Amino acid sequence: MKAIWDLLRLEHGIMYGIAVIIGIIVSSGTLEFDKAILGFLTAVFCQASSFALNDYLDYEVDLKNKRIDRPLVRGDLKREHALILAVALAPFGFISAYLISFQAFLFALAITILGYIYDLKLKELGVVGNVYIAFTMSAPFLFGGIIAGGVNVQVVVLSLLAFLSGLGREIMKGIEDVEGDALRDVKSVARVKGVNFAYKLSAILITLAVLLSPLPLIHYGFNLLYIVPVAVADVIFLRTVKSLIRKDKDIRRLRKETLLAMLFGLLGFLLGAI
Ligand SMILES: CC(C)=CCC/C(C)=C/CC/C(C)=C/CC/C(C)=C/COC[C@H](O)COP(=O)(O)O
Ligand SMILES: CC(C)=CCC/C(C)=C/CC/C(C)=C/CC/C(C)=C/COP(=O)(O)OP(=O)(O)O
Ligand SMILES: [Mg+2]
Repeated sequence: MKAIWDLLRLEHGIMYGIAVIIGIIVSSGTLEFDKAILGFLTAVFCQASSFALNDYLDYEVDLKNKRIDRPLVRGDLKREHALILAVALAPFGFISAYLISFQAFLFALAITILGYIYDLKLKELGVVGNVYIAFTMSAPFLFGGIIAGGVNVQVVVLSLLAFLSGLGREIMKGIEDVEGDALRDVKSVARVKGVNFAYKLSAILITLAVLLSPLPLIHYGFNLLYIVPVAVADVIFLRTVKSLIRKDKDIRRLRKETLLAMLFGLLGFLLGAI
């Protein structure tokens, strides 16, 4: 079960799903339970399919990068298992979206097909792939707005914070994968502009997200339910920025740190909205 969880990166799926629910609440002020569940399931199934295909295609690269966090590299699952799951899970996501609305279905279909294109090609384009992944982190908020019948400024602000911190994290991740990325000639910022530039750009983007994190208070008001969790997220992000400025080589720790920061960010976005 752990191998399947790791392959599908279901903790990411749950985060994507929570972001959809946040998008629904912030856009409409209410939460229709059935649409919320379907929106959550859409994000979980679609991201799981994309991540499974990613590991299937990244096998050689992950092996070279000694990515023992990936179940195929550990030998816990066979490559064909990843491909089967990638194909089998997507329809559940598309059907969930279709049951919400045709617009939701089109959105989920587009972002997931782009996910496949990322796995197959976009990833090799470096910063273009980074921008796409960062967009997928802002997308669930917008998807929630679409489910609620309209995306408002507040949802766009939350999605901007996710985009900036996500782009900084993706560029940071490229630093860790420089060696293996050579196999697919991934034109990551770290490989094209150099590791030092990638450290700096990643630090700037994450700092920008932190500096903009009070913006939602315009909508939430002075709400400690938002302020406290987001302040924790900001502190964690700033610790990461300090490590990036120091060119810390333990990117694996920084990946985990930033994911935790995003979790606290999601908690603040959710508690601030309810
Ligand atoms: C300033 C501030 C408070 C920002 C918080 C922004 C926020 C709430 C971000 C959450 C966005 C989100 C829905 C993330 C889902 C989880 C995630 C990181 C998805 C992207 O995964 C792609 C990544 O390349 C996977 O690699 P890894 O995480 O190393 O397994
Ligand atoms: C709101 C809706 C419908 C969906 C939002 C969330 C979705 C489905 C996103 C789909 C696309 C997605 C999750 C793409 C992620 C692609 C991916 C596997 C990125 C990580 O790959 P690598 O760049 O190889 O990084 P790793 O080294 O961690 O494998
Ligand atoms: Mg990968």
